[in-house]
Amino acid sequence: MAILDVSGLKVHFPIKGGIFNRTIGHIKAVDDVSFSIEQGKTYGLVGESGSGKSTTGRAIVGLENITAGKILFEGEDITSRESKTKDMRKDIQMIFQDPYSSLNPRKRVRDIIAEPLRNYEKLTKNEEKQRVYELLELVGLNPESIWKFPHQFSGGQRQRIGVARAIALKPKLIIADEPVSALDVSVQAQVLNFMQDIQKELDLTYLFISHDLGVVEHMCDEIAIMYRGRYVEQGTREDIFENPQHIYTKRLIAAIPDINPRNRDAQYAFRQEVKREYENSFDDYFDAEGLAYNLQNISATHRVALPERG
Ligand SMILES: Nc1ncnc2c1ncn2[C@@H]1O[C@H](COP(=O)(O)OP(=O)(O)OP(=O)(O)O)[C@@H](O)[C@H]1O
Repeated sequence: MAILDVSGLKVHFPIKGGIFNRTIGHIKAVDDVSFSIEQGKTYGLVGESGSGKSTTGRAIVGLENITAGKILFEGEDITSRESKTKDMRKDIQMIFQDPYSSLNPRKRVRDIIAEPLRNYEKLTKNEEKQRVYELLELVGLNPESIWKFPHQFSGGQRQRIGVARAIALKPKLIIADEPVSALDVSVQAQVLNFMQDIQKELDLTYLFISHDLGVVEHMCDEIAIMYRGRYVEQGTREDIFENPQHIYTKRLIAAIPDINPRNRDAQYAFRQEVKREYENSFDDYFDAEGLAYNLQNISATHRVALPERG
């Protein structure tokens, strides 16, 4: 069953201008996006900076006002902020890119992790401390961490603290917005693997937001590529990586560095070919405003933004 079902989501921000500071236009940060995520799966949203990925995630947790569309969580309508009950707010948590800026530097780990518990559950001091110890163990940090401050940890450890806080209330869905982008490449894989372990252990569903297709390939069952607020392509990991259809998707894939030096020549050739196709056939893939067309089904799992035939 789909745990999250988003249909026709639009988030438009007004652009103010003139001496009366009137609305003179809109930034269509998210413009008609639909998708659903199955329980226990990881769904990836990919795109370059400004494509609308974060705004989509923020709209789902209620951090942005929605211009149009509908969001169902476990079949219940949570579109408006008011319709999100206290339980639903517990069930959907967010992990951010930079754990350092999202963790209060003046608070000890104990208080950082306990904060959501204090907001939602009435625990005694002892029960609370016990829960914090359990959470630290779950994310692989030692018990002494409880008394430390965020600056006493490495980037990867800080992201573990961020995860401990996000899972404190036993959520069902986690929206992870660029969770490893601020980390060294060597630490990224550790954090990603650990997120997968936690997912299995707690039966979590992830909405995984990233500009990095390599990271998304490692993590996601289904993937959507966004460009200027719209979907360009959506499919299973195999659809996207084995059979990309949209020129924009192909460009992103061609740009992934290949670590195997033996493939370098082949990759260079592929990149050149995609570049040529991009320059020669841009108009086949984008409308007069340079935006992606509506999605067409090309298989039961694969949708691509192409002009309608006929
Ligand atoms: N509060 C806001 N007011 C006005 N415009 C906004 C606001 N938030 C986001 N935008 C604009 O909406 C567009 C989409 O932004 P968004 O942050 O969702 O993109 P993104 O794909 O997540 O990029 P990044 O990875 O850089 O965060 C951008 O043009 C951005 O400038």
